[in-house]
Amino acid sequence: MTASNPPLSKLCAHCKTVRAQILRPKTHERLCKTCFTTVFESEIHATITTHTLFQRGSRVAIGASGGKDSTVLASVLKTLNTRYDYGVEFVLLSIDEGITGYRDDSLETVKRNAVQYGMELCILGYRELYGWSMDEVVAQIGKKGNCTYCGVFRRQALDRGAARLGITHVVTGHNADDIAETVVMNLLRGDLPRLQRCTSIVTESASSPIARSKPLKYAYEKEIVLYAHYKQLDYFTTECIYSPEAFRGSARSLIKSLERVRPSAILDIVRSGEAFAGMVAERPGGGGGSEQSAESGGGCGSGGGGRGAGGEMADMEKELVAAEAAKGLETEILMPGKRRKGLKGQQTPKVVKEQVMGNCRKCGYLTSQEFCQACALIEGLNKNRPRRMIEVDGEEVGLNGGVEGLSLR
Ligand SMILES: Nc1ncnc2c1ncn2[C@@H]1O[C@H](COP(=O)(O)OP(=O)(O)OP(=O)(O)O)[C@@H](O)[C@H]1O
Repeated sequence: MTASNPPLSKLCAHCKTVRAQILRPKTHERLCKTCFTTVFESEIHATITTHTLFQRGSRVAIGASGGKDSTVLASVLKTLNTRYDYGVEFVLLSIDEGITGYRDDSLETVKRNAVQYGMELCILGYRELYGWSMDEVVAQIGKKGNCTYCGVFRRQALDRGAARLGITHVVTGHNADDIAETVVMNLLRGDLPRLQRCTSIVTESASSPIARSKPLKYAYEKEIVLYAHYKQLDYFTTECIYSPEAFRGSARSLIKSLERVRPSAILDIVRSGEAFAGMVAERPGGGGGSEQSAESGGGCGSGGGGRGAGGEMADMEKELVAAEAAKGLETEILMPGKRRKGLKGQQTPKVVKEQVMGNCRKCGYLTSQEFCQACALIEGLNKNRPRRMIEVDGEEVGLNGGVEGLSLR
């Protein structure tokens, strides 16, 4: 062994020729940068091919927020489309929620990404679609419950944007951590129908002609950040200024604690969610999902509650160094202390009414009600009587206190 010739234990576990530079978050293998990048891309390719996500000749919209997940998704899809000749045309679809100091800045990133990846970009705004920006919604209703408005609006906006582009498939950047959080949240709520839907990689719902899929479903958030760093991708790191999702934040902390003592924990939770889903009986009406589908792409579902606004890489690098020292360390897992008001009684599986789909009398969007959720919310805003309840899956739920995260995944 010489100074330029590292010991075998320090070599990349894959190529076994160059020095390992990272401890891979998902497996704790020691890899060099090149092998990490290759493995990361290959796993996403495997997810795509195993689930036959794309058809040759199709056009697919990428829900592009300018954040790390959707930026990595766009970059990887471009790479894989070229490398494996998927024959797919990818288009960027961005929804401008109208959040000053957040979405206006991130949309500038998406505009640059469109040029960098040579993809068409379509931007659609809440103000144009609904007459209300999120800044205006929050000015009227306050921050509490605003994520539900945003989630309902975004889901519909992505559908409308895709329809405008003549596209029937939207991919989103939801990653394994997002899905694990949702599995845990749905388990804690005892919400089996949502538990069943949240792990599906492709969701097609009776309430929408647009299919959604999540090619990053098995990708760890930490690896997404590493990939973005190594590839020097141009992405936006600020968190939404209106996202106070305390319940999701608690689920995230729990999962991060588990990941610290067992790196496979995130994937284990996703796989367990899939196994549970297989055991849950189909809902009446075919289980096609509701207007407010449990995994719909969008909303501020994964915002807030502990994600770094910038400095993510510095944190990760520290974590990588600390990871070795932390091997075998037991961490106490803290469960949220209080039960949230309004969640009582949701621990047993819900019986859901059968839903008959029709069109919203106001905007024509598919819904099982007279008016779609977006129109019901807008009507309340227009009358200066913001709604406190909304019908989800045939059940009235409150918008304030206790329904956070319901709308988004
Ligand atoms: N404004 C938007 N326009 C288009 N797609 C969006 C928008 N917001 C979210 N999405 C889609 O939904 C996914 C999950 O969104 P979420 O709000 O949970 O953000 P995130 O996990 O921080 O993702 P990202 O890092 O891509 O912002 C995003 O990766 C993206 O594909």
